[in-house]
Amino acid sequence: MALERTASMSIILRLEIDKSLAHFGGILSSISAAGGDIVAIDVIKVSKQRTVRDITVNVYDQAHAQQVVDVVSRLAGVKLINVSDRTFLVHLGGKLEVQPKMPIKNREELSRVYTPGVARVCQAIAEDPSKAFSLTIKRNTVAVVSDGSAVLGLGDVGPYAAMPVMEGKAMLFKQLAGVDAFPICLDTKDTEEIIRIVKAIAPAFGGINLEDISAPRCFEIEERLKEELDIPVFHDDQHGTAVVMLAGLLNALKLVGKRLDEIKVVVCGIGAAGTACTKMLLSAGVQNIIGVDRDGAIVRGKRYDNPMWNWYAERTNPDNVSGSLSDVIEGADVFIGVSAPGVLKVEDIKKMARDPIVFAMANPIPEIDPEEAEPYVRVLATGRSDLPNQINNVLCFPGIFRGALDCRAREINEEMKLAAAKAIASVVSDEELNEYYIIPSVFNTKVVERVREAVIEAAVRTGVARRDTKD
Ligand SMILES: NC(=O)C1=CN([C@@H]2O[C@H](COP(=O)(O)OP(=O)(O)OC[C@H]3O[C@@H](n4cnc5c(N)ncnc54)[C@H](O)[C@@H]3O)[C@@H](O)[C@H]2O)C=CC1
Ligand SMILES: CC(=O)C(=O)O
Ligand SMILES: [Mg+2]
Repeated sequence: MALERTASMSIILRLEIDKSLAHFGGILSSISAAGGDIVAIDVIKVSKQRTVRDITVNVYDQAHAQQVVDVVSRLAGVKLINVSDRTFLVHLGGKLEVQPKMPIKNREELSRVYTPGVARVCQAIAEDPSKAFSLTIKRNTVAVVSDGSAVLGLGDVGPYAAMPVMEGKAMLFKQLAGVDAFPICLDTKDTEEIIRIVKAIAPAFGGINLEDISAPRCFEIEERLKEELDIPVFHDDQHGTAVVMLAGLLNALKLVGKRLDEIKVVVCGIGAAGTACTKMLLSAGVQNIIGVDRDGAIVRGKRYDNPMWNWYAERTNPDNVSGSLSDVIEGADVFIGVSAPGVLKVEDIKKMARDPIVFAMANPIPEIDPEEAEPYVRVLATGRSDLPNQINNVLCFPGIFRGALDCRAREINEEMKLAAAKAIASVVSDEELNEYYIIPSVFNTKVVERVREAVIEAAVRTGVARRDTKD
């Protein structure tokens, strides 16, 4: 399972070729010899003497792209006109637009959708605010809110740089679950200000998806908003990740024949995702969890500045073992990584119990190079779209919000999350289950369907649904 040349790093070389000096076949051979994977060739212009062609090449990374460019630039009779990066091309002008549901063709229609007709609808909502759900976009909208402080594994890149991720989340909400999501990146990291702003924009939304807000601020922001708003507030990096991690783990454990209550789990990176994964594991019945962050294992008897770590120390690490990741991973059945690239070494995996399960979920670069880890693990999963076993919160947030919006849930509670995890796991049948298929694909349409159903059932059972979906 090697990191491959994939479409996420793909360049288009526009070349002007002097036919008397260069052979096209030779150019292609040079690109291949430099390790470039040629996936498309387009003819742009042809004349007797010259041709202009676009060659699309998948490469490993930016440095490799430069090597391919250098090789082509040195070829006699070849002029490199332009190099474009396909990933940047799809981002030109952003990835979203707003589409009206109907055209406004004449004055009559104008006076219905806008003034004066709209005024009566405003009055109806003013008299009964719950009508906002039936007469505005609220019933199907989610705000994807970030302050840009923990974007993927890139860290604090700020609100402008966070936008492409939030736009991507909004695309996924719409494509996978029909939810209209709006990317909202805030130019503040002040907890109180974020809470105030989210509360102030809430009238337009049926749910709030907090995204890429760093720990520990994310905990207070989410808790307070949950208390103060009557629509679901869900910090995706915490709960979405935890739900999908549990789904993958339920299936991986079936393969290795181990039970949740007998395994030892090491969680690396006790930030937003790591804390939520731990809480989910605890509520699913795991008893032996050791959390590790930059300074080693989280232990009882030490006072941490991060209040969440004090909470964490009280509920995990039953033997109170201390030390580095390499120390505490001895005998572990499962490694859950939500920390940083390269944190886990092959030597660490060798110390794990039989049939190691490694979920290296840091994005965009996992805790260990999958190619290095593969010979030593039984089950390997990462957060990446370009490798098998993608443990990514995208398997959760579209379906969980679809269900919550459809039954007009007041909140997304623990039972709904657990139901979502089991629903995701159930999409992989026992016949299909194998080391490279513990978790369904993002494009498997059964995922949203099953998560939606399970979430609605759990919302009704726990009394947080405000609408009967059978109506
Ligand atoms: N696959 C998925 O669905 C998801 C993956 N992630 C990934 O997990 C990582 C963490 O995300 P968040 O929890 O949102 O960020 P966060 O900033 O809240 O937490 C990261 C934690 O990792 C710790 N850490 C950093 N370097 C470390 C090291 N060398 N050793 C041990 N601990 C280290 C930090 O101190 C911090 O406590 C990111 O790479 C993110 O992309 C997060 C959410 C979903
Ligand atoms: C997938 C995701 O939400 C993250 O890496 O932050
Ligand atoms: Mg995220």
